[in-house]
Parts: sequence; C-alpha cells; structure tokens
Amino acid sequence: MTQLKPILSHLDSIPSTPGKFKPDKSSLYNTTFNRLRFHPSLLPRLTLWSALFLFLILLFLFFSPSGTTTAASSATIYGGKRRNLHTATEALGPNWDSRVIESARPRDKSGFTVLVTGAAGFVGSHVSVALRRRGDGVVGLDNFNSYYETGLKKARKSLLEKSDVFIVDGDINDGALLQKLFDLVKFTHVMHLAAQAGVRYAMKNPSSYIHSNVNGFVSLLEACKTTNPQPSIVWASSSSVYGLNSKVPFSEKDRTDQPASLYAATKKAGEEIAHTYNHIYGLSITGLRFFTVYGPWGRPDMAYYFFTKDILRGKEIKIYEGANHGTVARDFTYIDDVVKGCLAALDTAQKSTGSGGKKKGEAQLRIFNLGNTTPVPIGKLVSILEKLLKIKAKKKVLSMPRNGDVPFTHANISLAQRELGYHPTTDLETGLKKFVKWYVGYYGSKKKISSW
Ligand SMILES: O=C(O)[C@H]1O[C@H](OP(=O)(O)OP(=O)(O)OC[C@H]2O[C@@H](n3ccc(=O)[nH]c3=O)[C@H](O)[C@@H]2O)[C@H](O)[C@@H](O)[C@@H]1O
Repeated sequence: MTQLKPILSHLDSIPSTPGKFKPDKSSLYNTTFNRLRFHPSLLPRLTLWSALFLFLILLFLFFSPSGTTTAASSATIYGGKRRNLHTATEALGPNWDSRVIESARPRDKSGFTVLVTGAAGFVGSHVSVALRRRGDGVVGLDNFNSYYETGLKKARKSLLEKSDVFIVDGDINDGALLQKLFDLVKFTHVMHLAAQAGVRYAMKNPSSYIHSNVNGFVSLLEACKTTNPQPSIVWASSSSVYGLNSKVPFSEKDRTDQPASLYAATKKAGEEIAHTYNHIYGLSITGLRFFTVYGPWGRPDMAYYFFTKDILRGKEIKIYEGANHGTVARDFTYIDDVVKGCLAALDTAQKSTGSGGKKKGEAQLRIFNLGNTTPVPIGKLVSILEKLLKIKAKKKVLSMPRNGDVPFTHANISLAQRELGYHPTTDLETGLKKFVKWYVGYYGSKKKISSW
C-alpha cells in the first residue's frame, strides 16, 4: 500500500510552556551594609556575617517551592514530571497575548468568540477547526500532557495553526492563566473538552481524573463565574455516567448513580458541579454525553485505534465478552457527527445571567446524549477492521476484566434530535474506512507500520 496523505489537511503551534515563577532576588542585604560605618577591625567579622547571611538566602531560595506560595502544581500526575502551573507571561511564548487576541477575533460581528479547552485533543481539534471554518473566533488551551503520544497532539496543533487557531500551552487548573485569558478576551462561549479520558486508565492513575475532571472543571467554572459578561459553557460529559444502568436505550432521564469506573464517577461529579454553578451563579451550562467517539486524529488509548495498530503489527488483540459469553457492544459515534452536535449545542446555548460573580436570574442547564443509536459488538468492530486492513487479526476472546468497562452502551438521542437538530449519519464501517485511511497516511505505509 502506498503512503497516503493525512486526510485532514485542513486541521493546526507555538511551543510554549508555563514556566517557573522567577522570584525577585533583590539585594536584601544592601541596606544592612549601608547602615554600618566602616571600621578596619570590623572587616573580618563583617565578611563572615555577610557570607553567612548570603549563604542562608541562597539556601532559602534553593529549597523553597518554586514560585510563590500561591503557585499550584500538578506534580507527579504524569510520570513524575513536575510542572509549575503558576504562569509567567513570558513563558507563554513571544507575542502570546497578541496571538490570543488575533485568534479570538470572529470573521464578522455576529460570530462567537470561543475558548476551547483540550484543543489539541481529538474532539477539541475537530471542533476548533469547524468553528474557525464557519467564522467564529477560537482560542485553544491544552496542557499537552503525556497520557498518550504528545507527537499526535503537536501534529493536531500544527494543523490548527494552519486554520489560524492559536493554542495556549497551559492547564485549566492554572487560575492565574485563566484570569489572563479572560482579561484579554471577552469570550462569548467556552467549549470545555479538556479532560482525563479513558475508562481503564483510571485504575492506574486515579488522581489524574480528580485533577482534570473535578479540580480542573471547578477552576474553569470559577474563572467563568467571575468574568463579565459570563460566557455560556458547553462541556463533555460521557456515556459512561450510565454505568450499570440496564435500561436501553440510555435516556437522559435514566439513573446515573451507579458509575462503574472512577472516570465515570468524575464525569458524573462534573454534571453535579455544573448544576451547582448554574444554580448559584447563573452560568448557562450544557453537558454532552459522548458515546465512544472515533475517527481520524483519534485517541490512541481507544480500542478501535490500538486494534488497528496491533492488527497491522501482527500482535494479538484481546476481545472482551460479557458474563455467559455475552456480547460486549458500543454505540460508536463518528467524530463529524459529534462535531455537529457540539456546534448545535453552542448555537442553542442561552446567555449566562450572572455578572460580577452574582446570579441575576435563572440560567439554562441542559444535558444531551450524543450517540449513534446503533450499538455494534466488539467482534464486529474487529471484522470491519480486518476487512479494511486486509489482514486477519490474532484474536483472543476473554471475559471482560473488572476494569471499569461496561458491557454495552446505546443512546436514545431523541432529546438532541428535537432540541439540537442532531442527526448522526455515519455508520461504523464508513467511519472506520475514513479512520484507517487517515491512520495509514499519518503513520506511514502498512509495510513501515508492521516493521515497528
Ligand atoms: O463514550 C464514552 O463514554 C467513553 O468512550 C470511550 O470508552 P469506551 O467506550 O470504553 O471505549 P474503548 O476504550 O475504546 O473500548 C471500546 C470497547 O472495546 C472493548 N475492549 C477494550 C480494550 C480491549 O483490549 N479489548 C476490548 O474488547 C471495551 O470493553 C469496550 O467495550 C472513551 O475511552 C471514554 O473516554 C469515553 O468517555
């Protein structure tokens, strides 16, 4: 197979990292010296004391936490990498503020100005491009963490730059950075897609879920609530909130109090937190429950993605089955359909009602399923991939481990159909065909991939 070009050549970077806060090392001891009158007999003692004093200062600067006492840190969330979140403006890159302002500018006055968190992520990059294409102003925010290959996130960022979308390299937990962004730009909307995703990884790194999906969300809502005017917020919840719910298809009215994973629990917590901020501060908030979103520029931690990789490399793949050899199935939803749902949610979002951190009236609070309504067994997913890749997979069928996975998902989308005009049109085979085409183009020829 010949090498194929990435199919999303419309998608876009400025490397910049929140740097360390530089303490003002002003000469604290100068005044002491000036007050002393010189006497020759004082010289040795003076030298000794000054040296000691200087040593103590250096010792303090060396061992004190980098930054001020207010500097938050996301230390050890990812592989022990310490990252100071207190933002030094200069560390955001040259002319970052003018780049933010430029990127935020809509093509015409009726356009939105949207802050997209998680803009270097799978859904975030697609939504950012779609918004920019129709003329909205878009500023991205992403911490480029190493949960999966950062090269892929950087490649998405480069594509976004080609569409004139600037991504700020920063964390939603960094309140000082959010403040700077909200001071610079009057965002009409926030599309909050930054999250710690993945169901099974929650057993390996639980704190990363609390950090991003709970603390991070609250940090963002705090910034939104105080800014004036308050933006309308649309954010990514998850089908996983239905957990052990057995009533199908899943409707927004069904119970969501039996999460099967910590990931699901943090998304459910997000929905409750959204309720609180809507209730107290008048923020207009719409949550979208995504159902296993897949497609080009997808997430390498998801089954369809690493199955493709492993089939191409001739590596065995594990296919889970439920109790009594029950079928495990997912309501796989193609990225373009989800993007349409996200844009429709932004378009129908009412304004927030609060100002100056105070509620002025009731505000909109919504939740929608964004699924495909056609659950597909995992075995079928694999056979479609085999057909598209023209390679027989080495399969191992085993009982689903107790890892947070749920046996099936199936969306009832009538609410989103009615209120958002959401009509998904892509079946799994069509969507996977586009994914495989992209995958081979992105990673190289089949021959090259299998020799990794
Ligand atoms: O829609 C959602 O709410 C969720 O969809 C996905 O979660 P999931 O549906 O579990 O997607 P995958 O991790 O790609 O798993 C898909 C299916 O493959 C199965 N699987 C996974 C891994 C494996 O080795 N073998 C296997 O059969 C899983 O049990 C599951 O049924 C995303 O990873 C979540 O971030 C998202 O919130």
